[in-house]
Amino acid sequence: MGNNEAGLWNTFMETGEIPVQVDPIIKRSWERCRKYEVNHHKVEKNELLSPARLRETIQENRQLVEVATPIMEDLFMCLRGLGFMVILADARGYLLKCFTDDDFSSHARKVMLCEGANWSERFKGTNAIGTSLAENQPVTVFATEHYVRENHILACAAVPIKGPGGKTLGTLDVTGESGKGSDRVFCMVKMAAQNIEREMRLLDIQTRFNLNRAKYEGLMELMREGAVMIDEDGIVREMNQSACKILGLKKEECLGENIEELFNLNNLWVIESATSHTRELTVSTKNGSTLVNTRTKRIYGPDGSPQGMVAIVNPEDKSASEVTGKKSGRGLPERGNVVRYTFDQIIGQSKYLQQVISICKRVAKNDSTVLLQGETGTGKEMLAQAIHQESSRRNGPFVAVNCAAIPPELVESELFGYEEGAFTGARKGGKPGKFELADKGTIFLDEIGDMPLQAQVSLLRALQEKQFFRVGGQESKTVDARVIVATHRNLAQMVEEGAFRQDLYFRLNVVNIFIPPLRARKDDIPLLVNAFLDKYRAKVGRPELKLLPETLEILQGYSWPGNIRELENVIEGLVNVVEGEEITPRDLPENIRNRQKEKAAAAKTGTLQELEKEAIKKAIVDCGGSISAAAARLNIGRSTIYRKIREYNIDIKALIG
Ligand SMILES: Nc1ncnc2c1ncn2[C@@H]1O[C@H](COP(=O)(O)OP(=O)(O)OP(=O)(O)O)[C@@H](O)[C@H]1O
Repeated sequence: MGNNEAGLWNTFMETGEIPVQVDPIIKRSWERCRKYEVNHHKVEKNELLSPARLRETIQENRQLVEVATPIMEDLFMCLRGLGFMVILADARGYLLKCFTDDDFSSHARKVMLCEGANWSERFKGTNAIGTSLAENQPVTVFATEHYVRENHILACAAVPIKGPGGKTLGTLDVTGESGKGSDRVFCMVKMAAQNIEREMRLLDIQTRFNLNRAKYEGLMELMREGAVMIDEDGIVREMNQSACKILGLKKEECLGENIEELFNLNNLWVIESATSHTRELTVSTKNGSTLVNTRTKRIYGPDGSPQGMVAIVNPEDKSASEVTGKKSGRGLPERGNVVRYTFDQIIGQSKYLQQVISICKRVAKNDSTVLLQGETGTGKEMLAQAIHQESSRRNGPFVAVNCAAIPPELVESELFGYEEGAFTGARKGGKPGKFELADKGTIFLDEIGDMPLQAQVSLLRALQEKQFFRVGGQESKTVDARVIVATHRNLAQMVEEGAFRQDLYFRLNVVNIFIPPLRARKDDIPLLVNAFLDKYRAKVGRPELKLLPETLEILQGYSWPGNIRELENVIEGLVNVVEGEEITPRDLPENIRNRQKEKAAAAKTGTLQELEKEAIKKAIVDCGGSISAAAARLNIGRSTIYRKIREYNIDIKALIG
């Protein structure tokens, strides 16, 4: 305590005048203490909590104490042996936690610096704890700067601790014998207080995050509808119990899995900017297929970047099983897939399509194997279903298998089933394959061109001998199933290249039907556009929405690499997105609007395949290498884009450097 400072305190006490040399913070505090009529010679009344009240007060400030304690311990370790005390007080000035150096404990006792004591200015006059809380800022109080003489033996520094919302929760203080305080100690207190604040913020974020999570999990569970949340890579991040029930899977089987692989889906990302999107989907899981109605909504982060999608899933009520007249308890056929299409639902008046339909109707009358060839989205599965519906097997199952979606090592067990113990993970009691499930009905082998060669051998044997063995089985099985296969590939060329077995090709090529791409039957486009407009206008309740003739003209000029599926998706997107009453050319997706450029490019590059390859390359580059985004931009499914990448030998790494 310097004489000078002592002189300032004496002057104030004797004259009531505060000398100008007194630090403004201390000056304001002295004025407050005078107003509170604090006795400046000694503390008249110490306020001390009972042990029970102290425990309650600590409980009320539990989070602050829990976060601060380890940081205070560290600070105390740094100051150990130097005669200091590290103190945490609450916002009212009650000391909640103290770490005291042995050398200082007798001083502390003298002035009642202990847990439970109140060090606000009203009780103790000017001091770092009370004054930092009153001023709401870091404060040092040395020796005679203390208002009460008995505290002149102290030097202290305190820094208020603010909670995440900015409210002062308490103060962190270091007190020593007068003459001990230094700037370095003050700095250390400030840093420790900042650490406490940072930890409190993190804890708050964590708590709010957990709360939000619990809130939305609670909401999701309350919903009768199924809800699934996926991230931008299509990974399932959340789903509710209703969704599990509808989709026939357990939550733990889905979380962390890719939705397209899980449910054998395509084209989930067709709309980049739509606020919401409604569609019917057939979801196929290891437990079978279900037709569902989905409403999806893209979700965006604070910076506007897409973060994933939420899907609301409902079982489809007007199931196509009504068409077949065959229902199980849930309104779905007992085995096999939902059959939705008959020839009546196939839209198109073009000569080509009419020829295709008339051949299909004829072959429906007999049991011959049918090979449907055509680009993706041309309606191969639709025709296969229509053939089944027109045939005498219409009351039997229709079992669709996407050969490209099954891992090569599982193709045989999927098609022919397996016996218990056939391999690790094999189900108890074994499992029937798709052929067995298709007994008395039709089996539709889609993407047959993607079937692994090994499986081709087994398929050929089954077709020739009309019997097969389950994997790991000894007993041969005979089934009565009509076989329809489809591919977007040129099988004859694949045979030439050795990629497809010639004997199987001959076996399948009994009735070979080629479905022309949409660009080869442009006269069907207006009919299809109108039909899809009707469907989606009704769905979203916008009967007034019209498509301008100039928009239709552009749609007719586009090459539709994704064919009818792409056209349907585009119309659905427009109905959902367009705000006014008219769909103008400007509303069309960029790739369609730029058909002039496309035409020019086609003229330059020659074939449509080359054009398609270039379009895929450009989309991948434009989307920074994200295949999902590129597929969405091109309005094609992810499996389609991957297939085309393989087909055209596109080197993604080379593209994006
Ligand atoms: N002529 C048509 N009239 C009405 N809708 C059609 C027609 N052709 C196809 N579609 C619709 O287009 C979509 C794609 O048809 P489908 O799945 O049968 O094509 P695909 O050739 O089997 O495709 P992929 O090879 O990609 O499996 C379906 O939603 C189907 O309803």
